[in-house]
Amino acid sequence: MAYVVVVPLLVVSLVILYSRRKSSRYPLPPGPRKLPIVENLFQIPRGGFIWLDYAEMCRRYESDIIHLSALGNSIIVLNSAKTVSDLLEKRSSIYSSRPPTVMLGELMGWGTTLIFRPNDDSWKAQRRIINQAIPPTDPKRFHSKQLSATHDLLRVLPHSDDVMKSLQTWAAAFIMDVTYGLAAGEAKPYLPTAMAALDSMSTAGTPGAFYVDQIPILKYVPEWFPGADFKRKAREWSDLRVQMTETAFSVTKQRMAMGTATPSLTLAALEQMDRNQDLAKQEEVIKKASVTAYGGGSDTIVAALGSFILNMLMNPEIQRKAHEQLEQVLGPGDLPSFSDELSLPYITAIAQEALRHNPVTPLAFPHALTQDDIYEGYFLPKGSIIMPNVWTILHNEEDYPEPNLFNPERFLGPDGQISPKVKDPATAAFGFGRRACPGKHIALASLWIAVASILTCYTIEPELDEHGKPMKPKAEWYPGPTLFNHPLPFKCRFVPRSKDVQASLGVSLV
Ligand code: HEM
Repeated sequence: MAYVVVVPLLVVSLVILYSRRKSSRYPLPPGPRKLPIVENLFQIPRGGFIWLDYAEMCRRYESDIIHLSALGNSIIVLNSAKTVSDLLEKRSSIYSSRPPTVMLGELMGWGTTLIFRPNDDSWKAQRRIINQAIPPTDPKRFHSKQLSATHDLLRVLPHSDDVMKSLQTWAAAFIMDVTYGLAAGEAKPYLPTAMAALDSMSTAGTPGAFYVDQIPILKYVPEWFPGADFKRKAREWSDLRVQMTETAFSVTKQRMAMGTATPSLTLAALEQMDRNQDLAKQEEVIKKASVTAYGGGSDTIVAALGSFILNMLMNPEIQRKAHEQLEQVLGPGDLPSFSDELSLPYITAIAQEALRHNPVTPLAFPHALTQDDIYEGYFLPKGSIIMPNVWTILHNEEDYPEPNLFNPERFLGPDGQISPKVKDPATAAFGFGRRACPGKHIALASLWIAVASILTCYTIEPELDEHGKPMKPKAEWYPGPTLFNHPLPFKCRFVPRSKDVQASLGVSLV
């Protein structure tokens, strides 16, 4: 029944969009041949590891910049550090917007929040709040929260039979603390809603998940109409967003009034409000910035840590070398702290390799171009969706020989220290230009302390079968379609390395 409506609407939309296409005396970048009306509709990768499909297309057309178009959308893929630097960084003023999304942005209401917002005054105001509340110049602001959250994680892991699930619950609580100052126990009542809201966000943000993103006119179809189930979902998911945005924020605000709030992004932002300006308006901006920080921080850290644990499971020799360095630096029973970082370059190299080998956001997050541009003789139309291929940048053989190998040593010089000659993967893993991740320093510190602490306490070993024999571990990744790259659920054992460490954590780990 729904097809009776969808198909004619699709045809009408296609004809209108095709007839409105702009032309220029410069050619578009190379790419798959465009068919009349539908253009590249059937060549745009929609499932699986789409970053690999785009990389393959770039190889086929022998270009680091390619163009596809369909349904009125112009997509430009940037497949090298050079094109990304030339456009997203050097011409950041016109490459820093976001493409509109109907399901997520309009119907579910996420479009007003920082990460989805176009490059406008509201985005600038929210971004300013984040930059002031979690400034990279003050990396120690959250160290004590990061340390105590990591110790919580160490207690949870050996009892977990689903590592990814445990990481997800833990990260949700940890980011709740950083964002709103609610410690793990206090955050519990708010977590189910927050996690459900994030789930709905990632479902709706999956490319191609909802027809309404391709045929925006469908947004006017009433909820009761056959096939318009997406409208009911959008309403329910919007309710989750509102609850997630309002509840934790109001607790922080109340605690601030009572003088009991602990440091957090939201508290810092509330304290920095200009008392001579409209307070309600400023609070609205803070709410949106905070909820984005919460959303931007939790699933990404889960994916990075999941990738680290899985790669350790696959590479016992790397664990052995890490253990060796940890034993040289830490005394018996000591847990690592941030001040140990310079003495533990092998641990830093493992954290860097986890970010490089399986980047969390292999296509970063789509940018949008706000005016027509010319680059290397190609016409890049205003409104194009720009996809930087982080995966290819971090798997470039010149920068990272044998890129598919998980090899932390690539980052070390002959003296065993981090080599300044090897490109730090964080230059690509956290996005680009004005939209680059404002939580990068928090993410890097959280990842480092977790990697160091997990390897101090445990050897990560394969699950045992019913005969007590280790099972061969498998590294499998969520096949998408998705913008987030994370391992599929897997099992492993966290075998405690010493009783001294158990005593330091004050618990029995087995
Ligand atoms: C391993 C962890 C993380 C990774 C890999 C990551 C990666 C990214 C990427 C690729 C973007 C988009 C950049 C672009 O458009 O070019 C982004 C944006 C963002 N991230 Fe992160 N992130 C991580 C952790 C965090 C944390 C811990 C926070 C907050 C505490 C955070 C807050 C944000 C926000 C607010 C944005 C939106 C920025 C904007 O649109 O202007 N992220 N992140």
